[in-house]
Amino acid sequence: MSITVRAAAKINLHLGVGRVREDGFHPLDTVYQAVSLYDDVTVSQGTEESVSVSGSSSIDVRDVPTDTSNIAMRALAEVPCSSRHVVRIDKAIPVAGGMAGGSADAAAALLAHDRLHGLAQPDAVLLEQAARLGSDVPFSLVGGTARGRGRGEVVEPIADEGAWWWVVVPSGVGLSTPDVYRHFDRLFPDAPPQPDEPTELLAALASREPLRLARALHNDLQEPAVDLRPELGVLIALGEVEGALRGLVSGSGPTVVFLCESADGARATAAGLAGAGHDVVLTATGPVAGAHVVS
Ligand SMILES: C[C@@](CO)(OP(=O)(O)O)[C@H](O)COP(=O)(O)OP(=O)(O)OC[C@H]1O[C@@H](n2ccc(N)nc2=O)[C@H](O)[C@@H]1O
Ligand SMILES: Nc1ncnc2c1ncn2[C@@H]1O[C@H](COP(=O)(O)OP(=O)(O)O)[C@@H](O)[C@H]1O
Repeated sequence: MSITVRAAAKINLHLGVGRVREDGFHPLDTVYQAVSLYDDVTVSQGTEESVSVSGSSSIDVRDVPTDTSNIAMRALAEVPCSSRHVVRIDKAIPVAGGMAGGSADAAAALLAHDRLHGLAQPDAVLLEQAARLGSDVPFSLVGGTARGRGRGEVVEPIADEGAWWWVVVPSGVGLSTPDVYRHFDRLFPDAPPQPDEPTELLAALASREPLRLARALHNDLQEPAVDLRPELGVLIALGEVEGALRGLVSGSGPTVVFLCESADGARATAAGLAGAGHDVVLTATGPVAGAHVVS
């Protein structure tokens, strides 16, 4: 028997970052949104532990480890279980792109393991296991639109009746999350201990008006990411010329996302960016569900 769980990519609609804590993490006040780019993780029992990774033609999976350092394998090592597992990951979420692809795989592996063994653990237990694996992993379980506090792992769902349209432009070369946070520390040594609250962003979500949401998007990691990779600033400006309401670095980058007026608007912006020479240009909608069993 095997179980396949699907888990979505995320965008940070608001990413407020405070001064680095003593444990090396930064306090966050963020609003996550799960969007319709998915990894599928299949878990079955086997005689040897193994993980294999495949991806759609637009995704470069060469940097995804196929040993015990793969975060899906780390997730299985985290749960008390004597069985050995075979894990298959089919990726469509850009790798090292600031869209929480690894976190999605970890969340999917935790849920698949729970269902495979008929454990039906309470959500609180899965969320606690998820938080031990990474700051973004609890959100990958929850999905939808949600506020994240603490180091991002304290997740509270937000009602979001909107159907938001995004264009997603991954980069051929990933950016390391710790490097971007370190660069934030260099650029903003006097960052306030508490990050900015997403007050206007929450009001914009409730209004369901794309232009209002576009104006409220905010990412404190954008400046360090663009400083490390100036071409991201050029890309943001280009997407806005091509009709997007607003471009934004996704999390720690280097993926750039563009909020568009509608599905047609997203298709037109995507066509413009592809015409300007960007090889991989995706469209996505959000919010979508968190990790869930598909077979
Ligand atoms: C920046 C964000 C925004 O949602 O996402 P990505 O852009 O990576 O997807 C997250 O904070 C990434 O979360 P995640 O990728 O789970 O990070 P973790 O594994 O917990 O931590 C990796 C490293 O990132 C830094 N880190 C992470 C979270 C945080 N609140 N402060 C930090 O300084 C630390 O250097 C930590 O050692
Ligand atoms: N299952 C996985 N999928 C993607 N990356 C993984 C996975 N397991 C480990 N990694 C490592 O984690 C790093 C961060 O990947 P990812 O989670 O895609 O990016 P981000 O943290 O920017 O959202 C990658 O460079 C890769 O080496």
